[in-house]
Amino acid sequence: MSEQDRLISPENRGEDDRFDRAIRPRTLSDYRGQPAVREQMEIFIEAARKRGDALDHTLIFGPPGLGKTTLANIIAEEMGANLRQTSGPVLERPGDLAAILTNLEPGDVLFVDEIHRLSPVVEEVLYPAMEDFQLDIVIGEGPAARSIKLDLPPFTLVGATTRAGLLTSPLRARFGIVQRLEFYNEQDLSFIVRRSADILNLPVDDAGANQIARRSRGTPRIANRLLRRVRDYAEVRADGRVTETVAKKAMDMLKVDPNGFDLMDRKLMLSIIEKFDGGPVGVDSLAAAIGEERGTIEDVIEPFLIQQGFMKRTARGRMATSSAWLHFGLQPPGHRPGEDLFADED
Ligand SMILES: Nc1ncnc2c1ncn2[C@@H]1O[C@H](COP(=O)(O)OP(=O)(O)OP(=O)(O)O)[C@@H](O)[C@H]1O
Ligand SMILES: [Mg+2]
Repeated sequence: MSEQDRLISPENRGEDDRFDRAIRPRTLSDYRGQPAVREQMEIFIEAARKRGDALDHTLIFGPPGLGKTTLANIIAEEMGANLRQTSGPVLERPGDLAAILTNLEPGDVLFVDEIHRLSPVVEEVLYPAMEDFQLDIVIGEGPAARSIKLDLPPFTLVGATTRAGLLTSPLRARFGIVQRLEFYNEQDLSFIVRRSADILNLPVDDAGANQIARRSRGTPRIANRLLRRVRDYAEVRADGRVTETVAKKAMDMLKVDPNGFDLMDRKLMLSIIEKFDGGPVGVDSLAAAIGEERGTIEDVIEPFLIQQGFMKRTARGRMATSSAWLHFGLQPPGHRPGEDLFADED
């Protein structure tokens, strides 16, 4: 993939870190969009605080770059609690988790990113910890092995995942709060762009911010990343101000798709259209055709395309909608007026 194609990939990249820290919202009131999530979390957090309890364990899921890590940080901040951070793949052995759990203070928030990647033996340790604030662990091996039980302070586990479908049901059942993040609308993305620009002291007018918002694939991480690139362009090729014209020119130069589609989006849609006559095609065949994992298609690529109405999941497989054909300047197939192409959608 070329640099330009990766520009709008929603995946996290290390180079964004410094910038990220400056602009990442720290309080619920700065957390834009996600109205249902925000309203619920406001209530749950306030109630827990009033009672002096730890917040219930919270699972946050949604595609990359929509604000899971941000929300986990905000929960800790709003609860006035410490945030301890780890991730599924980092916790290799039960002892790794035990070491973290035994160091928690009352009310702490333990953030486990990529929680779907916990190993089964580590997950076993988590069950009693979440349910009864008890650590149940075997120490040592062979004849010297002994099992110990320890009380843990009340804490809040915040788990994040892009793959809610991969969570085991016993783990899922132990979360009292489950929040699903949605793609952001243009208005909220535009607000996020203007807020980030303010923090960076970058003059951006409304029309310029709207242009960036429109091409951000519904994703704040992408909006902020595009803003940085447009800033470079504005500083070198214009007077430093991001207007509609400057934003458009910058993003055209960067070959950012007017719909915010990235290389994988285009590859997926074109593959359905060109290799499978528009579908329906099973997700496994599609994965083989574009050389991606099935999980990546399901959790990273297709949610946005489906939400935008470019792709449909039907009982017989994935289909490109007529919007997708038209997006590539192609004529949708055998479509007589009044005929419903997608009648057997599930
Ligand atoms: N609701 C929001 N309001 C404003 N900015 C946001 C919001 N959500 C996310 N952002 C911005 O988008 C960036 C990416 O968000 P974040 O890192 O929380 O995504 P994520 O869901 O954890 O992604 P990943 O799945 O890759 O870990 C953040 O640095 C933050 O600046
Ligand atoms: Mg994250």
